[in-house]
Amino acid sequence: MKIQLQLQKASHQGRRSQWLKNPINSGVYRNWLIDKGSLTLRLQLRAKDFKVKPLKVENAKPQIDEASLLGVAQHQLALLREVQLIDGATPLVFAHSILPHRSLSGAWLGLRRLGNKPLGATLFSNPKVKRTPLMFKKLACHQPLYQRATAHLEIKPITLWARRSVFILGNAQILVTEVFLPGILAL
Ligand SMILES: C=C(O[C@@H]1C=C(C(=O)O)C=C[C@H]1O)C(=O)O
Repeated sequence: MKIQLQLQKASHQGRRSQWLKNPINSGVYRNWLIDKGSLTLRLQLRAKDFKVKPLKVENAKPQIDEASLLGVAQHQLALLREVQLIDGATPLVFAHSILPHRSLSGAWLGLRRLGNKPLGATLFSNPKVKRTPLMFKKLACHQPLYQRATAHLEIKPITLWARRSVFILGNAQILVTEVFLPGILAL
């Protein structure tokens, strides 16, 4: 019976966390959402005072759908890294990354202690790193990712666009989710 309930919950979670292959009707956010290059680099070229502002770096349990994307057990702790990419005092992007401990070795050992260095610098500097196709989601205010992304915003938009993909290096995988904030539209 317990397994049946877990399967139903996972399926329900799966339905609730519908991520799309295309950011339909994403309007002014579209070009930011679909660009496959390093978001950090793109922002560094446009922002006058680009910084990475760590908000939370701690061991935490991934969401059910995140754990299944990474092929880790849901109850297993992973390193959660949440940052804002900012221009001066303007938040541009909220990034939520799940780094399974087993992935933090070899070339990715340093990801444990990135601090305010951008994750993308490591990911995009290694030609052996692969990236799964981007998936997109329009977040509404009741969704956990919306609430995490807007927790530090004075003015909260009605909806937000997010994207996510898995970066792969050999057997290591990390899930990177980016929520695009209104401040990015000024760039
Ligand atoms: C994946 C990238 O790294 C960016 C920087 C992140 C960080 O420092 O935690 C997280 C996600 C990205 O917005 C990128 O630059 O494309």
